Amino acid sequence: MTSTGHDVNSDALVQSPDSKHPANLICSLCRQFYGHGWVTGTGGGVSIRHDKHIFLAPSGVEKELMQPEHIFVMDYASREYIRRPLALKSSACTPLFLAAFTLRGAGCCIHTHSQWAVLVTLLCEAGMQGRKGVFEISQIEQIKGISRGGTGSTEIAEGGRKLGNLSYFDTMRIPIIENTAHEEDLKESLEKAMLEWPETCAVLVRRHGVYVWGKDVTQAKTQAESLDYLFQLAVEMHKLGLKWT
Ligand SMILES: CSCCC(=O)C(=O)COP(=O)(O)O
Ligand SMILES: [Zn+2]
Repeated sequence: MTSTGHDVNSDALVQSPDSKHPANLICSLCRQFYGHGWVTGTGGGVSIRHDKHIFLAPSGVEKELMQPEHIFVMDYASREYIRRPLALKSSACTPLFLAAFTLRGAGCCIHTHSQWAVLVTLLCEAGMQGRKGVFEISQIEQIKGISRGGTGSTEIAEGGRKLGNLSYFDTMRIPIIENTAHEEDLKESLEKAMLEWPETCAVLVRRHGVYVWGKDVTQAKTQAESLDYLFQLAVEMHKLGLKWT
């Protein structure tokens, strides 16, 4: 039993006939992401914040085969697990997902190991395009699929700072942090990047992948798709000798 009276093995928190229930969504999204090459070989994943709860996948499992009964549930306020499937460990990405929920008010955060994301970090590292610490691209239509800050939905925020989506003539900038030996050790630099780059909807991790968030599952997913399109395009542009900005 948890301090909030939940049975840590209770299935009630993750069993629903509703395909939009977070536990069902995590499983169906991971199956789709596996098809994109985003969660290959147990890497990557997705977490959803719904009401007072955070839904998380287990660590080190074939993400495309997950079932709702494998899903962990955390109480957002206390950070206490109110559902913890026996014999499984919660995703090593948990502190990174929590950073997106706390610092950006995100409702969903996606972590991919896409090869396109890894390749753009290598091109930036090698000084072949742009700067080492940031991926920059402009004047590509798909940039319009990216919101300022990742969770923006209105045109002008309080204080006059622009929100809404990027326009065709904006430059999209995604910070790149260095990888660490253990996923959870990325927390500090990922949080620092989120604070230093208020307009970004994602953080790239060198030689590893990307974390992308959104106000809800739809926004996080469509932004992850737009980014992956832009990363792939950037790699192909580079191969043709074309500049990103
Ligand atoms: C080959 S996967 C290495 C760990 C990793 O980078 C990752 O994203 C997966 O973490 P999880 O604990 O969710 O399996
Ligand atoms: Zn990873």
